[in-house]
Amino acid sequence: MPGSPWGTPSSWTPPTCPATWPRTSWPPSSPSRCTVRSRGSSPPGRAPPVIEFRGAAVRTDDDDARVLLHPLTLTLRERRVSVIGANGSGKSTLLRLINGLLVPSEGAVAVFGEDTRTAGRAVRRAVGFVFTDPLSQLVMPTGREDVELSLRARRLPATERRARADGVLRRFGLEHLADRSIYDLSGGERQILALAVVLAVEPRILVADEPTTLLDLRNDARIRSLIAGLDQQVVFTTHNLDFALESDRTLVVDDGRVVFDGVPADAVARYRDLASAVRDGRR
Ligand SMILES: Nc1ncnc2c1ncn2[C@@H]1O[C@H](COP(=O)(O)OP(=O)(O)OP(=O)(O)O)[C@@H](O)[C@H]1O
Repeated sequence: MPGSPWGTPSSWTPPTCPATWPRTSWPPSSPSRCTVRSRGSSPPGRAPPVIEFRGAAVRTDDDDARVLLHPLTLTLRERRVSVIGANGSGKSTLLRLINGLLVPSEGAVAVFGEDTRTAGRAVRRAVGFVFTDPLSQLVMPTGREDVELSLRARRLPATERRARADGVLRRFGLEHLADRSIYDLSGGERQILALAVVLAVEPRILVADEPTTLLDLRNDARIRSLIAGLDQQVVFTTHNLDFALESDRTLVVDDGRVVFDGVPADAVARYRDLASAVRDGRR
């Protein structure tokens, strides 16, 4: 694709800090908000975003009441939080609690002090959620329409919506795909579009379920770089352990429990131990 960021990767830079990048609310008015801060740093004197799990547990609502997530109590303030673990261990379940897509069967989850059960709408406005499968969230025929739809929540006039949508697509290097059917995009292009659609409305927190899972090496690097440069707090699941190592804090989920919570390198070591134990028949 000549002239496109897909065809000319060196010309593409992550959409972190263009002068026109819409203001996010974190930090609310820092003059240096558009600089890429080092990982884990927070602007002095400002409260970082806070996600709180207060004994939150999830069970199926059938007769079995199978536990999908055991009671979890922790607070997430770090700028980049990764969640790793085996297939079916409960990572997505944990993520879905953060924006109220799922409410806990017991206990509570709060974002900026707002309970996801009672203030679901406010929480969903604050927390953007990117699904593993972009087609679960791209609902319009084209990318431009999808971004415009997302911007409708901001109640902007149609002309301004269009202009903003074009700006967002440009920033994400997707302008050449704006009018293409989403079904004609590659999996990776869709995944980046889905991220653009969510970030278009400037959520204060981004929650992303395996955001690099469909991507080739080059686009994997692009998305990771993009996420590293975002002002928002980001919580993501991944099976890519290198990506997890780029975060500030890692949770390891195993069979519905957070079995490790701490430094990414130690978390990865723990996860490898768990996987070896399964492979060797020790578990
Ligand atoms: N609504 C539901 N009803 C019943 N079981 C469910 C429901 N949602 C998820 N599960 C089960 O809960 C477990 C955890 O699922 P979850 O999607 O959180 O896993 P995951 O760690 O994200 O897995 P993966 O890495 O494969 O995406 C799985 O066994 C899944 O089948």
